[in-house]
Amino acid sequence: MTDRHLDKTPTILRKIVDRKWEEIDERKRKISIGDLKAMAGDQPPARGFADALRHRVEQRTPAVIAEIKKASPSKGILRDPFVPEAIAESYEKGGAACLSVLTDKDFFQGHEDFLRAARNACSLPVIRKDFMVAPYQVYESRAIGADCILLIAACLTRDQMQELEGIAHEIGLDVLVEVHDGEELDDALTLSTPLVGINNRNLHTFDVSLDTTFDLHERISSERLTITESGIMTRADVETMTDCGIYGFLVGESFMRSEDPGMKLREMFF
Ligand SMILES: O=P(O)(O)OC[C@@H](O)[C@@H](O)c1c[nH]c2ccccc12
Repeated sequence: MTDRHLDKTPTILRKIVDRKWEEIDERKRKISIGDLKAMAGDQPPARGFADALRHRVEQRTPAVIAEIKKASPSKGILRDPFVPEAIAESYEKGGAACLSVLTDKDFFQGHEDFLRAARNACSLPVIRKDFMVAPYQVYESRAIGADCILLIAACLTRDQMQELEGIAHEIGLDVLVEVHDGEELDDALTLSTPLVGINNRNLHTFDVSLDTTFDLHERISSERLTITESGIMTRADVETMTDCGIYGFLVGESFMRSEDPGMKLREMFF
């Protein structure tokens, strides 16, 4: 047991987080945190994830984080066959600013090797999409080549988020903090990261409402960058966001279901 606030944690998320702690214990038996720190330290400088997004947004052009995700607990298999390096190349051609790669195995059928393969196949910065709960995973993220990590406010206390952000920044990783309600946003805004993701998917019910972004975006100052996450399926969805001055996007499913994900990205955004 840990000090995370389980009462605030919705069921599927609680299941995932409980499994994460087991997974971390299993991994620690194979690679010590000391060895991971050394591997993290041996990595070349990270590709600037926040900078790549900021650059686009400053030019009032969509900054798209394009996701590589084989399956999800709510939708099942999204893409088969699934070739991360081909998807990464396609996304780069289609105009993505960054990539997001799911590495969680048990719920999303992801893998660290997918992140390595995707990153090696292109020049884009990559966020490791997983459920960070312990410092071990932050070092591991840098060791496998990630440029940014995700911190999900729904499964972390304010103190945990601050600790994990501190380690991430110390070892050269950018941080995207994800929220889906006002309380989580209060916590997120105590962090120094400029990248604030608003998840349109309710993690209790899996319902998606783009209003989540509109409601919370107002509270995010212009020094930070809002990224609308989940349920962006059409060009009309994109336009309702850009009309409100939101230029940061994280999109997975609609690209994954398309034969040519990069082409789909270009059609929706440019
Ligand atoms: O596939 P979609 O609806 O376009 O959503 C992508 C992304 O937002 C979603 O995969 C996601 C957002 N936050 C997460 C946290 C963990 C796992 C996955 C996610």
